[in-house]
Amino acid sequence: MQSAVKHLCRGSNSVDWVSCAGKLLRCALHHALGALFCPLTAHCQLFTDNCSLEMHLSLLGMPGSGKSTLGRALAQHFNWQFLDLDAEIVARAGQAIPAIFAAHGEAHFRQLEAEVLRDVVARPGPLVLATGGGTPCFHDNINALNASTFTLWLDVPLAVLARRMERGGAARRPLLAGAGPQLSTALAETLAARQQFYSQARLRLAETRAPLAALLPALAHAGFPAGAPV
Ligand SMILES: Nc1ncnc2c1ncn2[C@@H]1O[C@H](COP(=O)(O)OP(=O)(O)OP(=O)(O)O)[C@@H](O)[C@H]1O
Ligand SMILES: O=C(O)C1=C[C@@H](O)[C@@H](O)[C@H](O)C1
Ligand SMILES: [Mg+2]
Repeated sequence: MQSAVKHLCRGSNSVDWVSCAGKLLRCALHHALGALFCPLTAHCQLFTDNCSLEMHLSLLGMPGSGKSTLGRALAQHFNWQFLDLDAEIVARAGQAIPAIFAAHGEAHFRQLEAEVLRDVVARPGPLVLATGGGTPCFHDNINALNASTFTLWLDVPLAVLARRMERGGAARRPLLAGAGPQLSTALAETLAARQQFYSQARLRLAETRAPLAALLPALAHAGFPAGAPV
């Protein structure tokens, strides 16, 4: 319970006491409900000692770093819901991402992204969230993420990202679509600007293709999910 309180109360730079108080209150409610209903249901996991309803996991990283791939695998492992923020934005806007950029520009997209992010992290969980490549870098989103989720940065080498993009990923990414032969330079510049935000994640995974079996102990060692054996 102690580590759950620590997790719930942590923002990236400071303790967010208002959101902490709200979460602790909800946590207490879940525990009370759990005590009442656990003997009657098969869903005791929802009411475990670490208040797992609040423990979202979010994946951060450059385009092509593996957020969706690893996110889906983690969600399957924990038996949690998987959400892709880009997909949520597309559903909200009723438009594909390149169309949103083309019709309204990046500033509008970032506004929408920040709004959808706040909606998503406020949902009951737990869920695994793959963020968009730029999500942590705008509108104080990194603090919103750190306040409500355990943040994991997939820090994949630039050469690997470039290879993955060249295999067809760049065209559907509006910010990289025009880079052409300058793709490596564009990726390097983008990462240089974003590193200060990504590096505020709780855990950094600096491997090209980390198997789940290696990631899970690293997560547990960093205190996620609360109460997991280290
Ligand atoms: N661990 C891995 N090992 C090898 N290839 C991987 C790994 N993770 C992802 N890939 C490959 O890299 C590409 C990008 O992965 P993925 O779509 O998961 O990244 P992403 O961060 O979600 O990208 P996007 O910016 O499109 O949301 C895919 O072709 C995927 O198969
Ligand atoms: O890196 C970025 O800024 C982006 C990445 C994608 O996931 C989308 O969120 C969008 O194309 C912007
Ligand atoms: Mg993805």
